[in-house]
Amino acid sequence: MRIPFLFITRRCKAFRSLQQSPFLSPISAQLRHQRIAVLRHTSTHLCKDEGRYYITTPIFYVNAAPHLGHLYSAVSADCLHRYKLLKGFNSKFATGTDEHGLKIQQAADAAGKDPLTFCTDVSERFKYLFSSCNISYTDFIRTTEERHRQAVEHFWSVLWNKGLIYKGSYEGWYSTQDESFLTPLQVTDALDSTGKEIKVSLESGHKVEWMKEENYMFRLSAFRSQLLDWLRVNPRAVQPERFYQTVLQWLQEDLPDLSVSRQRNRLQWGIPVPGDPEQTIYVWLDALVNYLTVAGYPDKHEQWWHVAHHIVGKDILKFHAIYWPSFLLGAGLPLPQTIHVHSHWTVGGKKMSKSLGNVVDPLERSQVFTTDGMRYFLLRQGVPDSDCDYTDDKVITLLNAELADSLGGLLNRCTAPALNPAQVYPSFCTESFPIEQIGNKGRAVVEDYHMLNAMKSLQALVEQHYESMHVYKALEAITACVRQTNGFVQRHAPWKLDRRDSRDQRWLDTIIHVSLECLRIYGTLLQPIVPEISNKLLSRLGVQPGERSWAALNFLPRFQGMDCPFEGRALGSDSGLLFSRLERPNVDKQKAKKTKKQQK
Ligand SMILES: Nc1ncnc2c1ncn2[C@@H]1O[C@H](COP(=O)(O)OP(=O)(O)OP(=O)(O)O)[C@@H](O)[C@H]1O
Repeated sequence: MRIPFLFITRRCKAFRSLQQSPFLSPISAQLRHQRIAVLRHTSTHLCKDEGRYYITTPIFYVNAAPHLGHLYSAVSADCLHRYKLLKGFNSKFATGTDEHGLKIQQAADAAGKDPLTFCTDVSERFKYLFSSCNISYTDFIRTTEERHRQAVEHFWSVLWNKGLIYKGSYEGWYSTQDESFLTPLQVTDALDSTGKEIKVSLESGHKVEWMKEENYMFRLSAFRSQLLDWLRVNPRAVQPERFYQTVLQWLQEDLPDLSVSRQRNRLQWGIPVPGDPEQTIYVWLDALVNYLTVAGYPDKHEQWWHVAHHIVGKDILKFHAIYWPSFLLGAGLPLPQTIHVHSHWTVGGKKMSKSLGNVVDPLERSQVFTTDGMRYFLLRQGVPDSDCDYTDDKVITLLNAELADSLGGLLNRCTAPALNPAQVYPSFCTESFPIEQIGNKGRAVVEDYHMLNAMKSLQALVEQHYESMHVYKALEAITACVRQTNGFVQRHAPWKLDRRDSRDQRWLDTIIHVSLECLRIYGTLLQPIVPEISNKLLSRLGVQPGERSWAALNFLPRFQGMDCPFEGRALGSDSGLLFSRLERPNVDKQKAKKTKKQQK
């Protein structure tokens, strides 16, 4: 059980304040009771948590092949899942494909395939990409599966039986591209490619059409105050903060009831409304329930559902932070613990998207830059709070500097036979590196003590950033430490020491021991991000699989007067460079030409 005490205290305080809160005064006693029950439910489950953790990516719409943005969502979730496993959690990680809706129906028609064959083909491409990129999901769901249809039908019936769905008529704007209903304020004028005047969604820029049809409506408008309570009591329910504020802002605006079905004659590719075959369930209601399906809904979901954490792109925030919690509240189910939101990868400033076609093929790029190279780049450069523009050049510069030169160079230096002829994890000498720098007894200098201090706080820092999904900050901290370790080696130039002098030999061993300890920590901390590189690094150091968990981190025990299990142990075999430098095809060719000319 690893819930920080402070966190629980804060929740319990939030409870009390909700019970006494003045903003609750206008609501009915029944509603107050219901709200508190929902929040209490979340909290008691938290207290009973048995180390389970459930992570989801969005399920990806199969109207076209996956692009780099999809891989980014998957890699972010995979990183969190691997981190939780290292911490000893029983982590479940679900991803999959969203396969119903008008867009799919149209894309299948255009490809001349029946919808299921079309979906299977594209779904397989997502699966193949994810397995190629070491996305270690534990469950891949397709919304065309039978288990999902049963979950959706059950969920619908619960809402229907509670009177939260009613037959009505929807008239308003609809974007097929976004499968989303819009209010007049969310729509603006634009010109299409032929110069014709059209209406588009302000948010996505996609074309919208006026739609009028009879269908089923969900009483979304009834949930505004419950959503506000949830957000106020759980200020970290939507992260980062700027997206939390966005959701609060939306809740100040109009929140009309939501159409949750389409007429069957317009949309055949979807789950029919139970008891009314003339209507098809709205693709978003269908899709969102996938998180419950994987958890075992309707019979066996409790163990997993109360520890659910969603990872989503900002484009689908409203569906996850307004519609989904409202559906769940309506069905009497706990709300997700966290919705981690990330921003977009852009190309030339425009969102990379299937419909725009401005996509980067993640499979092809990871063949060029390696799988771990791509994972490292996405998590190092991707900032959840803001968009990031993709270029190959950025990838090459970053990977060469941080993986090839800095980390790879450090490993190379410290394991090279010239410096480490015995190929062992050498001994640490406390006289050379005493616990305190007293007079000029030892050989270590003040910068070396600074480095050890930075190393000591690294684990907690990385942990904090993994937890909040600011992985780029974790990598920033690790990179800064790698730089310091390289500085340590450079400063003491062990290659200049005289091995015949026993004092020098002890100091040389100590330099290598400390550097290998730093490398062991980097290798362990980096496992969620670059599993293959970490494995290579730790294997080279002779660190066994059972010695790679979070609990085994324990940096430089010899400095604290404890035994080091690695001291004196043989290094693992050398399997080549940790990461080979990447060539910049055009730039490097031009440079080579210039140098040749100059040489002539
Ligand atoms: N450019 C992007 N950057 C980061 N993540 C993205 C990007 N595009 C899609 N995603 C991720 O994939 C999820 C689903 O995206 P979706 O399948 O709608 O892709 P899309 O390319 O935006 O498709 P379309 O153009 O058809 O709307 C997003 O919520 C997000 O998690």
